[in-house]
Amino acid sequence: MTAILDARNLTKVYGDTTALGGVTLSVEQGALFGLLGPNGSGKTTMIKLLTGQIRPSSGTATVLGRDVASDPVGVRSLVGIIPEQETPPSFLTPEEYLRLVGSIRRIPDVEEGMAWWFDYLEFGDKRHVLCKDLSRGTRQKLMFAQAFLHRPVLALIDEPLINFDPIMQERVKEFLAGYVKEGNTIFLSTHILEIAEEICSDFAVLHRGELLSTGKVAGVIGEGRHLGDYFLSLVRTGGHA
Ligand SMILES: Nc1ncnc2c1ncn2[C@@H]1O[C@H](COP(=O)(O)OP(=O)(O)OP(=O)(O)O)[C@@H](O)[C@H]1O
Repeated sequence: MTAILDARNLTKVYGDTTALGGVTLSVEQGALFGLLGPNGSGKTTMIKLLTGQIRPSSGTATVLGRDVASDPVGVRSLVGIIPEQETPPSFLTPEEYLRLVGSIRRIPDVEEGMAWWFDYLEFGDKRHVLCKDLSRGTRQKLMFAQAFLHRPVLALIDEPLINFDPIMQERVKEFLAGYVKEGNTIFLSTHILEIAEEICSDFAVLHRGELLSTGKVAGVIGEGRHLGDYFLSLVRTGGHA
């Protein structure tokens, strides 16, 4: 299998806080990779480093064969990103925002893609409403649409399901599962371990900036355990589940 994402000793230090302390991991093409960890364990920092939003203190990250620190723009032009707690521009409508994304990313069939997302996530009735007047869930739907409009081979998503109701969670899970079946790769961070167990093929557990464990979700289930129980015992024992 081909590694589509590769982090080597990735480290980020803020003053006297080590947000990420030398993480090495690799993600294969076609994986639905779940990055798990308690609050403040370094998940968002990891996603920011992998998408060139911040520079590492040391270590390297290669995404789709490109070194992220030396070519962040190249990496961002290829991948789809949904940052944590991000909202679309308040002064644009969903339609205007998606057209803007379409023109920046030079997407030929943007109208078609846009119509698909309005229909799939059921927010076409809000297409002309300014984003500042949208509910949190609808803004998250729009962030989903912008991330996948160019059909990226790799998408990095920070907490994808937190603002969605159960119906939309099902729909998004179905989309993500189908998307990786087509050979694409998803890297997501989440606190919702039941959903990670349901949809992820691979996982990594971060704790206080350190990688405690990485492996196949099927391996944990095959031992008769739930990912949530495994996660809790790992974090409580500092890595000895
Ligand atoms: N810009 C920053 N300046 C200083 N410290 C930071 C900064 N960004 C993150 N940190 C610190 O780095 C650590 C990891 O934060 P990060 O946001 O990556 O965690 P997380 O796992 O995503 O947490 P959560 O699940 O709560 O969103 C925390 O201690 C956080 O306070």
